[in-house]
Amino acid sequence: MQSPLSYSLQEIAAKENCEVLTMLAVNADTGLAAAEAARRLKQYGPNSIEDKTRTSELLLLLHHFKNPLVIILLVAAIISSFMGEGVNAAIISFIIILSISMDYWQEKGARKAVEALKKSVTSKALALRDAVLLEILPEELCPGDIIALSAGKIVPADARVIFAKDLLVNQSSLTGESFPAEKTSGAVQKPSDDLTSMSNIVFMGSSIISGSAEAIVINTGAGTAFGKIAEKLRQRPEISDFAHGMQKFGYLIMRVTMILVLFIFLINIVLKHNLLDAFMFSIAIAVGLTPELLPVVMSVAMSKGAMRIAAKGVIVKNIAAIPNFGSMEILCTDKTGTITEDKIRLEKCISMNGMDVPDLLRLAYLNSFFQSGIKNPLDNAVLTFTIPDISAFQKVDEIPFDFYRKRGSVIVKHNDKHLLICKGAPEEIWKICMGKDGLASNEHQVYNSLSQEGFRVLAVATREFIPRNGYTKADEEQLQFQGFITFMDPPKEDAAQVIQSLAEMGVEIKIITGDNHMVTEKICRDIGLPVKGIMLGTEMANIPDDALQKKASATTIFARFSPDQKNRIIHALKAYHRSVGYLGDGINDAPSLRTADIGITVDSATDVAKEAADIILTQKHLLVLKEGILEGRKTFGNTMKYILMDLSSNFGNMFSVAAATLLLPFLPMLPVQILINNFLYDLSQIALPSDNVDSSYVKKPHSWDIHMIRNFMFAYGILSSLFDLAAFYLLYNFFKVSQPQFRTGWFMESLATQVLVVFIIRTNRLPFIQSKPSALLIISALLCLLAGWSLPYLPFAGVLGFAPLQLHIVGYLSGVVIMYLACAELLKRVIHRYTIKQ
Ligand SMILES: Nc1ncnc2c1ncn2[C@@H]1O[C@H](COP(=O)(O)OP(=O)(O)OP(=O)(O)O)[C@@H](O)[C@H]1O
Ligand SMILES: [Mg+2]
Repeated sequence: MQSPLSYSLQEIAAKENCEVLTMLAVNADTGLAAAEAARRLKQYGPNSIEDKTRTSELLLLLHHFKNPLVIILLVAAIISSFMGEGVNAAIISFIIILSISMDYWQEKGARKAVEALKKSVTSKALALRDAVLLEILPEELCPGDIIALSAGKIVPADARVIFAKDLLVNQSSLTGESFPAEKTSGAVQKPSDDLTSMSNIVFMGSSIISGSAEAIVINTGAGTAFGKIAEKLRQRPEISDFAHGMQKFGYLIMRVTMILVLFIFLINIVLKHNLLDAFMFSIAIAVGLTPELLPVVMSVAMSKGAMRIAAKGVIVKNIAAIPNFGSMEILCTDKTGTITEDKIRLEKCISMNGMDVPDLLRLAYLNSFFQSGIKNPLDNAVLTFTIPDISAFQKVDEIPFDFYRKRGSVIVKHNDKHLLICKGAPEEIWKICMGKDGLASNEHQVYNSLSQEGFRVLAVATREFIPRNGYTKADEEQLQFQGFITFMDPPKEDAAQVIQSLAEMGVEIKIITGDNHMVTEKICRDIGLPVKGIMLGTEMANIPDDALQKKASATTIFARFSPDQKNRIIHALKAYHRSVGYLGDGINDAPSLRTADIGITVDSATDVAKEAADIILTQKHLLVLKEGILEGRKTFGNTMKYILMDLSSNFGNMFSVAAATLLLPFLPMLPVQILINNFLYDLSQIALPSDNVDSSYVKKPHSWDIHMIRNFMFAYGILSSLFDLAAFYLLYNFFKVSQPQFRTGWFMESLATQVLVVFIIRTNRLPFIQSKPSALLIISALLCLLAGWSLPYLPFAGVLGFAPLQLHIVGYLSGVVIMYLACAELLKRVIHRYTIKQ
């Protein structure tokens, strides 16, 4: 049980604050004592929703048996042992055990590393313990803890609000309703069991949009509403370019395998009339065709990449996103804190209404000081500029800032009057000022010229009220315009350099900001970002999706964009471009971070942004982005090598098998030999994830090209088949060797061609020697080759159906291998000329 209370949330919502406090035996001023918290934590368990399948190592191991391939192999082993084929059964079992333990061990290493990385960036919760507000890990919360919530935070557990100030919460992860819900303290009259009706309960996983609150934890971990439906909520993320490519590749393999295997199976039955042989042989071929190591190669490649970039200050939360990082063609970013320094300076105050400058400053100060939402860099700049005397003002109410109105108001009491002070984007302030139609153009001019000089400008306006209770957005009208406050927000030192290097790497930058286009243009000039086009948020309303897709591609600056509009642009860009990245740090960036193929944020970002992002930059310099992209490209490159290798080698061999079944009166290789061959080949490729990648390859983004893969498959498949046929001819017609010797010969030839061609395929350089493979790859390939070639000469070779070949025959076979490699190199030139140059 995760809660000490036997009441449902619905019942708790109906109770008074003090009742809830008593029930949970906690004092609102001091919180729980540390010892009591520790006791409760032990009793109710950690506040986390574990993925149950992840907990048991045994289950994880068993998970590998779910692979259809392993099942086929198991069936084959069982059938073999029933039919008295003990050796076959033993070898198949050995291969199963070896490959499963290899997968498991490799994956475990990768998983551990990634989990450790993730831990380093989890957001903290604020809990009151022994009268001190402490930052603790969300897992350490227990029922009865008093927690503090503020804008940008994620609610860490189901909690009852006991104090709230203009609290707006986004609980769409639970209710699907993206419109913010207001939460208040105090008992709710007759709440229903619908989550939305419990307006004094905040739920785990929702995010705070504005305001602040104190709440008392009721349920933790699996006992929370989120925990109960966590399985359902584990939404399938949008399919990324890479995942999509993998899927298509999977189908391609499946189709070809099915056709070939069926063909070979039928031919064998018809021609050789032995069902068991035909069955075993077809299975071996299916195994040979399946890129069974692909998942391991990928996860190892990705986790290795993640570790390497972590050392450079880039934490990868979602490692499946690494290849997307590499194939990113477009990087959209917001402006403040990412392109510019996050330390904004207030420069000057310009009064437009005859008000004294110090008074205007005081108004801005009061607004920033009393607003309870997240203090953004603009507010911090106001608060640190001067500290005016505000003792004569008391806060009465607040109409919190949001990214749609782009303004926020506080209401203060002064000299027995209420004064509403509104501060925000000048365009939005003018909309609610008196005489907005006949607006003095002087103000516009001042605003425009300040913006063009690169100043960020906020406007301040006020209105007096006769004291009363409660103010709403509707009161933001008929305001008196007072003046501007302007800020300097210089670009980051390395921004220009980063833009330059990203451009060289083929990544285009677009800026999507809530700020105006004039300031943004100035920044672009400063950092040397060429501006193709400008689009304003107001143009978004009537534009259909397809027109937007074109327009978005041709635009560099998107100015005055609301969070939804930002998100829509990312969707639009995704339609035209393979991989779209988004870099941002605010509450308003969270939806776009989620939508993008790769969401990137910075360490100082709000929790919501961090939660939504795939990648977190822990250092201030943007240059680390470059490293991340390079790693992504390396991962992509090495995965692609494996795929091309697998296709060219395996398919080649399988075409040959198909031909051999038709031409030869006996099986060209025994099922066991095929399995050993395939196993040794796989083993030789295990070092691929850490292989070097050519510097010319990482210069531009790459992405899946299923046509290229298919062409490659046929070209190399046919080429290697031709050489297999040459080997067949030598062995069968020329040297007229025995059946076991024939199989031995083909085993040796095919293993060598498969294993060695990696050195040619792994690089686009001509000739291949120009590119240096990693030492590990050289060693593993040569060792596997050595193992395979010595196998027929070992004492137990006969058991596996091998018979040693005379040396001169081995010499001829080596000649075939060398000729094949030479032709593979030539073929690469041809492919290179026709496809790459286009
Ligand atoms: N604290 C504030 N008080 C009043 N107005 C604000 C405040 N913060 C932002 N605004 C207004 O809202 C607009 C949008 O906010 P903000 O600039 O943070 O959005 P953004 O999309 O995150 O842009 P950026 O790219 O600059 O980060 C700002 O240009 C400004 O006019
Ligand atoms: Mg921002």
